[in-house]
Amino acid sequence: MGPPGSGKGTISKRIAQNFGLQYLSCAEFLQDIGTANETEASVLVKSYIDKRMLVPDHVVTGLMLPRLEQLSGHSWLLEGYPRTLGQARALNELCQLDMVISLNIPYETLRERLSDKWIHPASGRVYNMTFNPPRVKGKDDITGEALVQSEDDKPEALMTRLRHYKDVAKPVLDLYKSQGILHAFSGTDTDRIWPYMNSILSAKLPAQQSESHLPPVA
Ligand SMILES: Nc1ncnc2c1ncn2[C@@H]1O[C@H](COP(=O)(O)OP(=O)(O)OP(=O)(O)O)[C@@H](O)[C@H]1O
Ligand SMILES: O=c1ccn([C@@H]2O[C@H](COP(=O)(O)OP(=O)(O)O)[C@@H](O)[C@H]2O)c(=O)[nH]1
Repeated sequence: MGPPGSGKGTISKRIAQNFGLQYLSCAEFLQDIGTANETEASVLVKSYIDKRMLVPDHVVTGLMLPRLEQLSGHSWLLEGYPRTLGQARALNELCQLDMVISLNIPYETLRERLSDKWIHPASGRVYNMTFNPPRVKGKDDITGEALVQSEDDKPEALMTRLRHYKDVAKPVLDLYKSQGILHAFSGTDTDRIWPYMNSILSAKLPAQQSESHLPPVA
């Protein structure tokens, strides 16, 4: 969990790769559904994504939980789900989480980062012009296609998104704190947070490293 721009995608991919976890990003999963063949679910999901609103709990949960059930027998890392208390309660019914990671990143860092963030819309690959720049300025490393900046990442929109994140995430974080599984990490960048996270995860996940040969999910 973490506010927009806190590095959830960046650190999740690193964790999944280092510990051989199956990685599932809720936003990417919903994006794929929204752009798949037209079904009732795909139209509904797309309508919320286009409005930049959270897909209702019962819809997203109805899609995510069956997907997770397909992964039973593997260790996984979820990014961007659960985001609401309703989603967290539904996930609790399916399984007991081992660990929840929360990223606390200063506002000024988020603002600077997002104003420098570029994405490749077709794949969701994310770049930052100083932290992880593309090989060729303005072009995706894999396809060579143009990168774009999101209106959502401008400072005014960011304040609104941050406020929304805090309101919605607080009861979820409180729930996981009360279960004793919440680990919060503070810092200004992924590379500085990583050594602490790595040592905590290494103590908890040694047996799961053997799954690293599995193909990625998303
Ligand atoms: N757990 C979720 N529950 C409901 N909708 C979700 C969830 N995760 C993603 N979505 C949908 O996918 C869209 C994109 O999600 P994503 O996390 O990339 O962007 P975002 O909501 O702007 O988040 P952030 O502000 O953290 O970057 C959201 O606007 C929402 O419509
Ligand atoms: O230590 C970091 C971590 C991330 N980023 C950049 O910050 C932006 C947001 O990262 P990400 O998409 O991982 O964050 P999320 O929105 O998923 O939390 C991206 O441009 C990253 O390249 C950065 O500059 N420094």
